Amino acid sequence: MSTPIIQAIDVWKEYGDNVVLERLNLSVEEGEFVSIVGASGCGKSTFLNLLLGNETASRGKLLLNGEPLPNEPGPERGIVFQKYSVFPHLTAVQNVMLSDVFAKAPVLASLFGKAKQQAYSQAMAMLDKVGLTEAAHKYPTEMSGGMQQRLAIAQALMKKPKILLLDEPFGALDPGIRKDMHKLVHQLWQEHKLTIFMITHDLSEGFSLGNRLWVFDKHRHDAQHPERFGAQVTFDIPISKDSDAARFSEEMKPIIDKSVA
Ligand SMILES: Nc1ncnc2c1ncn2[C@@H]1O[C@H](COP(=O)(O)OP(=O)(O)OP(=O)(O)O)[C@@H](O)[C@H]1O
Repeated sequence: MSTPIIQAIDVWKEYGDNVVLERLNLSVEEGEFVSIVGASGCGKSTFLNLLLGNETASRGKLLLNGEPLPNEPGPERGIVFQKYSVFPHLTAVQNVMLSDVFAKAPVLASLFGKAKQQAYSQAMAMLDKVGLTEAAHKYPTEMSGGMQQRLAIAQALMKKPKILLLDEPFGALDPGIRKDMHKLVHQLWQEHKLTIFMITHDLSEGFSLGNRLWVFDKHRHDAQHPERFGAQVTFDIPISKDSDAARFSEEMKPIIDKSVA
């Protein structure tokens, strides 16, 4: 069997007395798409931050391709947040080029001549992939929410990550635009053979996009001291291509709602 791209072995995350995550034991293969749901404040973003390397586990081991996950963000892991992932003072193409600039010239943070031309061409190609060719020279404030999220995705993909972390990427978008974004993410997932972890509050979105759905919840509750116990993955649901996402999410909803309420 191949080495999992991500493995958590007895991982805990605590902030002082606040136990956020406890005893996470998880294994994810390359190319999987994991949707993550759970109540507000239960530690979903904290988990993505551990994967990104922005936070470190208090205990346990987090492995990337079988090796300890580096304690800092790296090019193999890209992230898209719900909002504000892009720089407002740069145009779309400049935003996308910036990823390349930092990857290739971290000290100078600028490129010259041929390298700059190459970064520009690659940025334009990436914008084309996410459907933003026409908006390449617009500033984020001149773009809709959906366009800004396309831009954030293009920016994250520019470093050619193996793992894409999506923290409620479509939460602020209208339903019609969300549908378009679902198509885009599904297509990019397949095309770039990405491993995706996506936090969502929309169960049917989680079911229809992921090939696996995790529910984060606490196994143990202490009403007097809610910070005493952390969340774990209480449901790990495989979703096959033939699953009827709508029916599945309808059937699972009452069970999962209890956890995420
Ligand atoms: N840097 C930090 N320092 C101290 N506590 C933190 C820090 N980051 C997160 N927490 C705490 O960890 C807990 C989990 O927060 P987190 O943002 O991971 O939850 P979440 O499930 O993503 O919530 P939401 O769905 O509302 O975004 C919260 O109690 C939060 O206050």
